[in-house]
Amino acid sequence: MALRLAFASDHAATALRAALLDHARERGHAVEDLGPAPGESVDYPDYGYRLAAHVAAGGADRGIALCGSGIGISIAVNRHPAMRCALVSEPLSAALARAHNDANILAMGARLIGIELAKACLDAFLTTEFGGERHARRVAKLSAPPFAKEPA
Ligand SMILES: O=C(CO)[C@H](O)[C@H](O)[C@H](O)COP(=O)(O)O
Repeated sequence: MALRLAFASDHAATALRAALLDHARERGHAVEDLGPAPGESVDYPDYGYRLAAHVAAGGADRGIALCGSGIGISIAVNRHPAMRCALVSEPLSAALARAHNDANILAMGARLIGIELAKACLDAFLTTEFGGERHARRVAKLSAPPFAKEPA
């Protein structure tokens, strides 16, 4: 199924972002590049928040978040209550993030993963459906953490 995908990174991952944009486009998906342009040093929270807000607003079906390790930008994306961002380095985790966690953002670390492996992770993320059933109960709990409630 063709999806609407949004991509964002920091400066450490502009080359990987470009390669994955091309790869997703070749697979027939509609792609949107949220930046940054190559060459400028930027802060991953700014681009993680931009991506999270864009997906949460319905601007894309799923997002791809990239930085040097993938750690910083995945933390930033997951600060948004509607985001379930999974940081992966191999395709099985990318598939499980969809099947069990209904992840809506895939994160990877450009300084840690090769382009071909990153493409395989992206393919797994884009072709795996959420399993529902018991996983739906658990994913619903992610939207209502008890410590987020006001004290009685
Ligand atoms: O957020 C990160 C680590 O958790 C990313 O790897 C960043 O890309 C990295 O921190 C950027 O580092 P740089 O020395 O400014 O290139």
